[in-house]
Amino acid sequence: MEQIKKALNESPAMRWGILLLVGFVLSVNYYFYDAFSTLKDDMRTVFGFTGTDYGLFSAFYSVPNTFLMMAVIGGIILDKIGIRRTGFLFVFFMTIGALLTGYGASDYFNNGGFGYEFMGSFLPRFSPELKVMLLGRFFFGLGAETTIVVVSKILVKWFKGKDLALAFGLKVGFGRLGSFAALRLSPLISNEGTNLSSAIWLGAILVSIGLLAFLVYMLFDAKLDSQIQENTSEKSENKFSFKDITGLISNRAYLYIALLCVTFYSAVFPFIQYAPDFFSDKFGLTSVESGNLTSYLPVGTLIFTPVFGALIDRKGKSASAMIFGAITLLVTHLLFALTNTPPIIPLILLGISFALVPAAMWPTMVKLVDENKIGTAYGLMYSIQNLGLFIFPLLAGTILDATNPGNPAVSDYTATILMFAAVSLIGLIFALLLKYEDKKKHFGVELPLNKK
Ligand SMILES: NCCCC[C@H](NC(=O)[C@@H](N)CCCCN)C(=O)O
Repeated sequence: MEQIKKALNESPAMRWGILLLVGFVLSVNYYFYDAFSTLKDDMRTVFGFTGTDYGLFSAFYSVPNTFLMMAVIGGIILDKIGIRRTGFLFVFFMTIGALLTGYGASDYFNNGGFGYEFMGSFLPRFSPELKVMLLGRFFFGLGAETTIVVVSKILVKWFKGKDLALAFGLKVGFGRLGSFAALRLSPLISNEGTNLSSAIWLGAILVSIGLLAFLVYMLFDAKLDSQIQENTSEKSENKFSFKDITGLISNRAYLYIALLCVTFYSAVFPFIQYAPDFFSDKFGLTSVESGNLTSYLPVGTLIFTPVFGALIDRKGKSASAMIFGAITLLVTHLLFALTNTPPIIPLILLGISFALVPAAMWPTMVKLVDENKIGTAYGLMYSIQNLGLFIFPLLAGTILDATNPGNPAVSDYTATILMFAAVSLIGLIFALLLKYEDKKKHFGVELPLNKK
């Protein structure tokens, strides 16, 4: 009797193994993004970085994704040339970016190594190490955002019809694990700046191991494709058209959710880039203590995002959840800016908001957009989001410098955090508008996710 061979994705062990493999790629991605927040003060003492320099470095992650629309283009390329080639290309960019950043921060480069003289020969306002690190951050960001889209598509390929929602929840969890590890390890290794470049190199090495992990994944992906003869996911079923984009932005509900996305994440991710330094300066913590304190945030969201996700799956109320999350975020920043409340209290509130809003926001897209446009819808949302991730770290650094002249060791963060509170307030307005629009047009945003 002829044996019917099971495809690789039919095996649960294989599927969860793949999740571990690509989850690792996501973890190192988030690790490198967050590896610098606990090093802000060390970069001030070792490289002389001002708040604006640090903000610019953080913001450069988003330049390719916003100004070159790379998150959208990456998604289109993904649909055209498939997971393996797109994934390799973008994880490679991410790795080159991380290595370049490490090179710019290395003692070899800063002692007049290859390219130092050239990098010092233009734009004298910026130091050679900052310029190389900016270039590195640019390539890292270019690779990192599309890598997140690639990993989503990989999960759809392996998990469709088999615990896909859980796999998506765990995917975000892998990212948070990376942030957690970065906040814990970076300050320990840097040791008040005495080993600053080692702390940065550790991140670059982890990202390089992520590239190796992706190469291993490619072998399994090729095997799966050879088993699934008619592999539609590697082919472009829907030709991209600019009408898709105009169609999306003329849908008010989509627009409100994209604007909530940009404002919400702008008041969270850029804040985390400054949080350890803020905790040190306001509450007198060491860099290790403030990194440890900040690291409770990704751990909390790791646990609570899937819990809130499951609740929203069953009970719905996504728009209300986003409103509640936006209010909590506003209260968090007001407490940080205007009171001396022990920081763990606003941090817990921030954790609730950071778990609740993403759990409600990302899946809501299926209620607003046709399934065949979902890739473009997410890609566009990422590009819009990256505009915020570009502007706000830079603005935070500029406000910090303006309110603390002379680049002091201890800064007053009140105005900077109030800026984050203002962004949260705008986010709250978009969450309210979304609920209003849903009430008018009956998209079903408030219904449980399994009912469209
Ligand atoms: N299916 C969408 C999951 C997105 C999760 C979201 N990440 C982002 O929005 C990224 N575009 C930005 C990541 C920047 C830090 N690495 C999240 O909540 O992490």
